[in-house]
Amino acid sequence: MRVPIIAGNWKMFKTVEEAIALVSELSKKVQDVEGVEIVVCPPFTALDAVNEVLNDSQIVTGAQNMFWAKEGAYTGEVSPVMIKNVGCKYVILGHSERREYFGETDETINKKIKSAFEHALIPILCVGEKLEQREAGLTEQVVRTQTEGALAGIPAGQVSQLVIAYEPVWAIGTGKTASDEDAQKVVAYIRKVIAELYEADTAQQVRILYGGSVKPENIAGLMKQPDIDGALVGGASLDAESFARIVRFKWR
Ligand SMILES: O=C[C@H](O)COP(=O)(O)O
Repeated sequence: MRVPIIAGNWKMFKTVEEAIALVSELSKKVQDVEGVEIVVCPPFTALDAVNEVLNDSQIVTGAQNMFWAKEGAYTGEVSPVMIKNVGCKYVILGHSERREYFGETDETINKKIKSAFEHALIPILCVGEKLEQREAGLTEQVVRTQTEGALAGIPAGQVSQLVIAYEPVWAIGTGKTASDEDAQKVVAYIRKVIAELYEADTAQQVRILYGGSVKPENIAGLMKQPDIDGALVGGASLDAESFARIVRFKWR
């Protein structure tokens, strides 16, 4: 049985004070929620303060990126050791914005995934096609290449702990969500790719989320799909009430 995850990716939003206010409000709103793992991914600058606030809460944290080396002369980078040190459980890797604006490739993402596991961090690997790729009928090919590339050389024991977020790039921040059926189809395909690379059991353990304009209004339909194990939420995670409504979808 895969435990669902609702993860909030705050992207480059929230000062330390704003982050503390958001998680303080959120933790009150979700304190009675059971059966779903709640993750927030603030910017690096707020991770320590947020972890401090969430100390006694069921909400856990993730970073939005990291470099693969544990330390060194890499100006501007943040290491897995540093992320772990402030209390993170997860790290988002390969987000489409990292691929698009910061030149991340399947090869560099693969190095980061290996390093994350070495440092006991669970990667949330993002994959997803751009609009022109979808229109050209390339969605499956794109998510297969991204999944295979990211997981090269990663053993089954680690892959079973992995979280994957299927995020069609055209649905991110646009208000356009993939239909429940389309999202299910691609997520099931990603699971099939994992089953081919590893074994059916491994594929059944991997949690696969959907991301792209998830809101309180559309979470229930997505979560009804058999292969969708949760959501990676951007914009709607910046407000405690809307994120809490997404987290509480089953209990509303
Ligand atoms: O990581 C989150 C995604 O990029 C989705 O963002 P969004 O919910 O604002 O569309």
